[in-house]
Amino acid sequence: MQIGKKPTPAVVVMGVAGSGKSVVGRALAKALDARFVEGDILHPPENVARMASGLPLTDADREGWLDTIGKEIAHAAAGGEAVVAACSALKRAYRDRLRRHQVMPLAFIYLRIDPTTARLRVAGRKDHFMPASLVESQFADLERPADGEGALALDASLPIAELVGASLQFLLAGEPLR
Ligand SMILES: Nc1ncnc2c1ncn2[C@@H]1O[C@H](COP(=O)(O)OP(=O)(O)OP(=O)(O)O)[C@@H](O)[C@H]1O
Ligand SMILES: O=C(O)[C@H](O)[C@@H](O)[C@H](O)[C@H](O)CO
Repeated sequence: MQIGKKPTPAVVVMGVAGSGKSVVGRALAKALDARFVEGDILHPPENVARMASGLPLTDADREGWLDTIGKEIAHAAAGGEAVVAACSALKRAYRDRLRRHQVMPLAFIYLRIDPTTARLRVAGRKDHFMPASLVESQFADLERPADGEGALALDASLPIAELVGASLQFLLAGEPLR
C-alpha cells in the first residue's frame, strides 16, 4: 500500500514482554491495511520450551528467530505490502539483524514500560508461554533504540488508540527511517 507519496511502511513494534507489541502491532497493521507478522509464533519449539521452563533466551537462541522475522518482513515488502511485525528486538544487534534482510528502511516503534507494569501484565495473561519470572531478564537485555535508529519511543501505558495514532503520525510524517 502506498500512503501519499511516502514509501510503503515496514515497521517493527518492539519492547519487553508485556509492553503491548502484539495488541498495538495488530491494531497498527489494521490501520495501515498492512500484513501483521507475530514474532511470538515464529519461535522454534525449543525457544518456546526454554522460555516456558523459566530460562531466558540467549543471543544464539534468538538468531534464527530474528532471521525468520526479517525474512517475513522482506517477503511482504517485496510483494508491495505494508508490514507491521511484533518482535521484542531488545538489543541493537538484534535490530541490525532484522535490518540486514531489508532493501527498504525499517522503522521501529519502541513501547516503553516500567518493570512493575510489565510484570503485572505478563502475570495477568493466562494463555501465553512467557512466565512473569522472565520479565526481569527482558529488562537486563534491553538496549533502548539510539538516536538515528529510526525509532519512535512511546509510553506503553497510553491507550492503544493513542499509541496507534502516534505511530501513524510518525510513519506518515516520513521521519528518517534509518
Ligand atoms: N496500552 C495498553 N493499555 C492497557 N493494556 C495493555 C496495553 N497494551 C497491552 N496491554 C495488555 O497487556 C498484556 C500484554 O500485551 P501484549 O501481549 O500485546 O504484549 P507483548 O509485548 O506482545 O508481550 P509478549 O512479548 O510477551 O508477547 C495484554 O493483556 C494486553 O491486553
Ligand atoms: O526475545 C525474547 O526474549 C523473546 O522473543 C520474548 O520477548 C518473546 O518473544 C515474547 O516477548 C514472549 O512473550
